[in-house]
Amino acid sequence: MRKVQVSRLIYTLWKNRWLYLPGKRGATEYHLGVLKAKLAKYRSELLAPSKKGGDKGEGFDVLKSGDARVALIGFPSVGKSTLLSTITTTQSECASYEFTTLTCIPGVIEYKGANIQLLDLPGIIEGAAQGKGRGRQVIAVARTADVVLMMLDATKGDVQRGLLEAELEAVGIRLNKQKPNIYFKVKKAGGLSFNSTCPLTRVDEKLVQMILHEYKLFNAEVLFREDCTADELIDVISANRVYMPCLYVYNKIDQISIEEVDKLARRPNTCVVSCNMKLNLDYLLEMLWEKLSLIRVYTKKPGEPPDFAGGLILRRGCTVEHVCHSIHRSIAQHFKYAIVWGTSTKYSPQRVGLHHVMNDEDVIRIVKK
Ligand SMILES: Nc1nc2c(ncn2[C@@H]2O[C@H](COP(=O)(O)OP(=O)(O)OP(=O)(O)O)[C@@H](O)[C@H]2O)c(=O)[nH]1
Ligand SMILES: [K+]
Ligand SMILES: [Mg+2]
Repeated sequence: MRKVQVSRLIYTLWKNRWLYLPGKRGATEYHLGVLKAKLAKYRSELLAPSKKGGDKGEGFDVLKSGDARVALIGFPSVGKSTLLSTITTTQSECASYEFTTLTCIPGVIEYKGANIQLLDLPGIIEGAAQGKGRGRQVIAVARTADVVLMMLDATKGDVQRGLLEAELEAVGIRLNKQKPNIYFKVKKAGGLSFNSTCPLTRVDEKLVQMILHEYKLFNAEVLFREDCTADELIDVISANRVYMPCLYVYNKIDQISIEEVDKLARRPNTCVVSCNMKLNLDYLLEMLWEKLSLIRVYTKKPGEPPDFAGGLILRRGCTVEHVCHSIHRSIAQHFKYAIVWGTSTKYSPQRVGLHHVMNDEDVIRIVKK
């Protein structure tokens, strides 16, 4: 009697998709997986740069400069150019009519000793990925950025955000997502070697095989190190995805109620501002700095104070070796050890080797052989 009840309960849970039972994958799941692989393949072909060239668009191939690059993406007239003109010394034309900006206008934000390149771009609209307006060129520039600053009009609700996210998603830009932890390698022979280091609830070997066949891949090594979806596997196979941090900036908060401002400001990865009234722009820079994962490291010579005026700008996670390279490419070869003061060491100062990971505002003295 009890047994029947238990199995009925399990059946109900499974039927309502509250419970995953291995081997009970519906046919829909397989069809959908293969269909999505087909679509992803088709899209990649569309996105491949045309052989004729010239698609790049005049005024869009701006040289990368400074310590990092930020692209301003948003609908027309949300205030992108107003932001550039306010927080950099560059002036970009601002006006109340749509599509005021027609090319890529670079400016420089000077913050905590770093030079951050900010790119003002034309507004993009729904269908940008298919080439509406200057959408393709704008998105191509966005792909080269370290962070996307998505500017939204706080008075216009949330439709714009969803549309822009879909446009960027369609061209392989993944916002605020980690690269799926799947090891994938195409082989010459040996069939499919499929393994995982954790229980998988969203795909199984059969589905993985079907998706790979769609790409005409019959020999490959696939190792799932986390419980990924079919879409994430397709992203890994497609290989041309970019994983990019995105900061959502709601502008024109001078036009909405304080309650609405409060609600928007509490969302993750979000900053609320008014470019016209210069409200909260200092906090925007702070958030941007965090998103860019930049750190400052100060060098020190024996008997002298640290060089606080000439800090090195590096990425979070950088090691002493990176510090050496950023000073001069020959330093690492003559490296003996380094002395570090700051939050990255247990003791301050502490003797460290080339592989020690640095923190923001650490001071370092490099001792050569
Ligand atoms: N109320 C209000 N209006 C703003 C604010 N920031 C910008 N604007 C106005 O919004 C309009 C559009 O500003 P732009 O900077 O040209 O917008 P854009 O996003 O660069 O527009 P396109 O280049 O056409 O895509 C202008 O009339 C600005 O004065 C703000 O904080 N509050
Ligand atoms: K405008
Ligand atoms: Mg503009």
